[in-house]
Amino acid sequence: MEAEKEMREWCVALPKVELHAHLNGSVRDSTLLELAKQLGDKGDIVFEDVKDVIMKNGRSLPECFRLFELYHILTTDHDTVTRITKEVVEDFAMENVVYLEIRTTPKNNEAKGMTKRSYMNAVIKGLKTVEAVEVVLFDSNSRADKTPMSELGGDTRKMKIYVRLLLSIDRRETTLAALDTVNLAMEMKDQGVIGIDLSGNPVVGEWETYLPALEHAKELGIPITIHCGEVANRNEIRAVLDFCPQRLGHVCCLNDEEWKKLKSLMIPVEICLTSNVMTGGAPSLELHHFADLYNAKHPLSLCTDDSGLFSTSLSNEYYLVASTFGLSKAELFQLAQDAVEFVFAGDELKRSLRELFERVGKELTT
Ligand SMILES: CNc1ncnc2c1ncn2[C@@H]1O[C@H](COP(=O)(O)O)[C@@H](O)[C@H]1O
Ligand SMILES: [Zn+2]
Repeated sequence: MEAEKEMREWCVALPKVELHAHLNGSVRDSTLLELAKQLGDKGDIVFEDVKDVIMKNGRSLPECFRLFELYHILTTDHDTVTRITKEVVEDFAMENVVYLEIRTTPKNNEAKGMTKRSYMNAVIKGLKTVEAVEVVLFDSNSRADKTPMSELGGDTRKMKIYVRLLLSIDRRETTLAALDTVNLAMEMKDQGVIGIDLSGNPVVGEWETYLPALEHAKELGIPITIHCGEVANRNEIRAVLDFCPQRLGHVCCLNDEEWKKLKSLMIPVEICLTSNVMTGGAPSLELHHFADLYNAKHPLSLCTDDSGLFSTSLSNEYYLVASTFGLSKAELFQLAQDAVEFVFAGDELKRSLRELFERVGKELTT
């Protein structure tokens, strides 16, 4: 019991890099409940109906996507988008995430006077209103990059988190809407947007619909990450591997041949243990494909996916790796440090992160 507590605390103190976190999947339960209550009071929803859903039980893949529909009803107005962004960044910073790539789907919502651009402006406003920690969003802030990182577990006012944004294409979108998202990412590249993600319900949509947008992003030199193999869609898995994006999420349902191809391509994988076990992408923690990739020294990084939806945290994901696969503190530290090499941010920021890990390494592993 004591050992578990000590290990959990160590995982919180470990500086961490989060590369796969969906904004709306990372919202605090307390905020969702508060928003549901407000909408309930206005008569827009029946609070009692959604309360149990938010407090969660089932989290199968179809249930997750029904829940996202509810989340989007709760969160989609500009002020709420700003609020949840602020809170999500604070939550990651408080558990010593030092570099965070948040991904989110820019949304058009005529009823709220929202365009994809105004949605993203609301997200960026949220990043700027974080007070609890220092958020470093723009490369032009490089002077701030030289300031020392907080001491671990020390004065939270001095904590600092580097945040970058990825724009998600939702699989429900048309080719034109997907292209809009890529063009928006290009327009906003000086405002912290550094990549494109393809996500959404894996049983919806066709690869060919998004391909023109993904190719456009590739031509523009925008890094891409793709949700791959959440379900066993053989043609799509093959097409995604052929496309060879900079990173892949999940890679759950790959057959032997695809597995071999993934390993030969050495595409870094965003591993989401809790998410995969809950949605059935992996049979159990013990049988999760993390072990195979880790033993093969395949590039990978631990991620949360949807920390709110799955009631997890990045520290918890590291703890699960220790408790399930027996990794030592030195091995966990190495895992966290290696993730620096897979960030979409540029070389200067990578150098700052490498320095940071070197600074705290000895203290944490001896
Ligand atoms: C569980 N595994 C998953 N697989 C695929 N897509 C997922 C996902 N979890 C989240 N999303 C994607 O992220 C959106 C919510 O955040 P944003 O509104 O973009 O901030 C979901 O609607 C879905 O498109
Ligand atoms: Zn995801």
